[in-house]
Amino acid sequence: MRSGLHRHPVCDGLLSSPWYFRPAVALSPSILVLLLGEGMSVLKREPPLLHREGPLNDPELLLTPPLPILSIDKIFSLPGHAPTGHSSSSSAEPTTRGRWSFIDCFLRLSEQFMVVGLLQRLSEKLPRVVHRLSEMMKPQVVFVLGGPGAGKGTQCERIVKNYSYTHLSAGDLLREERSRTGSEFGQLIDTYIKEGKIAMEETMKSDEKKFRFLIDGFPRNQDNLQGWNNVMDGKADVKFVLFFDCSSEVCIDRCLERGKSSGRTDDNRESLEKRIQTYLQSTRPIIEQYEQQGKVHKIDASRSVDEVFADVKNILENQG
Ligand SMILES: Nc1ncnc2c1ncn2[C@H]1C[C@H](O)[C@@H](COP(=O)(O)OP(=O)(O)O)O1
Repeated sequence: MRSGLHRHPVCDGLLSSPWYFRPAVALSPSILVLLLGEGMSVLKREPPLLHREGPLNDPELLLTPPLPILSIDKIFSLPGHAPTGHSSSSSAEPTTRGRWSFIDCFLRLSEQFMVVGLLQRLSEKLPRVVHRLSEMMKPQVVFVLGGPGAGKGTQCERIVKNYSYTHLSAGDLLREERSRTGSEFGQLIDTYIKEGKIAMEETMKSDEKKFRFLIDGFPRNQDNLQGWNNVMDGKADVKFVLFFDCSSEVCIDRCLERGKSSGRTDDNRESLEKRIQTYLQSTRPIIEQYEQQGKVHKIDASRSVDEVFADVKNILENQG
């Protein structure tokens, strides 16, 4: 397996490229050697950058929160979004030698070697730095919740334009699956969407291995939350929840307006009333649970898109 990776042109390029090992990427040699399966023996070697003087090259400093979260996108230059709601960068062929190629290479490697698991195992035996490394490599998740029409999608679109997040919209993923020819879940999803109920959390599993995610419209009920906890416990960190709060009337008005052009079968008054009920009964308690953990940032979503986004920006910039 290892020799196969060494033959990968992008990895070869990176390993021999002084460009890559320059400034703000002092951690990359360690990460790469770990990824390349050289494990503990290589850790004993001294990657030269880690031993140069200056704050950027101090591994302790680099690994100290909140820097890891900020530095992940600098180190890996993660793509800001996946065009259709699915993360696609890991499947794209690397085309250039450079940051995108490295992402590709890295994501492939991370999937192949289950990096977080490897680092976690190593961290049981190795010092604090490795433990922090494993923490740093976990996907960072921001849940985006609020009533239908609160503006979740609109704000997520802005976030991915301005920050390095992959946007996964539970609703979009479900709608996509529903319209896929031959989907065995199509009918079920259709009924769930029209009735304002929520489809199963299993639909989210396939996108679990990336770094910074905005997960929009999930978890919407206790089953979703439990499913998330079962599947993702220890594998991802929920950093916080962005809660777009506005009245049911505002939500309904916006969705009816959206329905004039969206073609969404659920943007009609009857569906909306059910969805609002489901939201109040099932999703609000989830938000409250996160509130008790001090993880909720509540935003008054009844204001203009710009005003709401100004709050979002503040939160993201203060939280990394
Ligand atoms: N702050 C805001 N003020 C006015 N209209 C808004 C708004 N945010 C979003 N909209 C519009 C855009 C859409 O047509 C509709 C629903 O927005 P959305 O982002 O699709 O909501 P959600 O994803 O929460 O269902 O309302």
